[in-house]
Amino acid sequence: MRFWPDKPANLRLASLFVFRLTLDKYSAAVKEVADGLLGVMSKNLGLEPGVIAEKCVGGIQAVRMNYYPPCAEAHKVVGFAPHSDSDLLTLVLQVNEVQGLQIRGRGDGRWVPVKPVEGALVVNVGDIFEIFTNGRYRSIEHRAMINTEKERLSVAAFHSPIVHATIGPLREVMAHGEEVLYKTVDHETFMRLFFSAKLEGKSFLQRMKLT
Ligand SMILES: O=C(O)CCC(=O)C(=O)O
Ligand SMILES: [Fe+2]
Repeated sequence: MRFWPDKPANLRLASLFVFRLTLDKYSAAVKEVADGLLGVMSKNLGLEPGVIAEKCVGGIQAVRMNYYPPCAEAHKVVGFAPHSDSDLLTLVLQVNEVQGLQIRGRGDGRWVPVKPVEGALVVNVGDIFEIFTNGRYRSIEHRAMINTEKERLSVAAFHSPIVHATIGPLREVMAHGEEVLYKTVDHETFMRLFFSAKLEGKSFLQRMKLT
């Protein structure tokens, strides 16, 4: 069979094929970075490097591509409402280096812009990381704002444990007699609860707290 790349339908097919290959390559590369970071963070908690990363072997990886069109009245709109990601670790690429991502400062709760740096990924700690570590690492509340003149693009890669994992403070992390701060549920229940909750800051995680 001959392939005519100049035919519109074939061109579309070829583009889809290239897109798929590129996305597969990107996902694999970014997963490697996430696993490496999970190893370093485990060590930082005094654990064996594989303790958290091994829960992601065969785990869930999802990629979201965000497109924010420009808006003349940008101050009246929010691109992405304040939230924390529900996963372990999110790696965000601010594709066209247009400023928009903001994180909520811990002290005064003010919004702090995250300047795009060419070729750099932003790493967001997610809710499952906070739960796993019984609050030693806190998930970060963030939002995305709109630019008045320029469109903005970001690619967020989410990394979660396997679907059969249990979501709760890890035994390996807890000190003897330490107070357990979060509920323990199976991953499926956790996801069902998350997707049925409103995207509203860290309110979902609040409901996972025991006290
Ligand atoms: O657009 C951004 O920089 C952030 C996107 C984001 O927070 C998300 O997709 O969960
Ligand atoms: Fe997010």
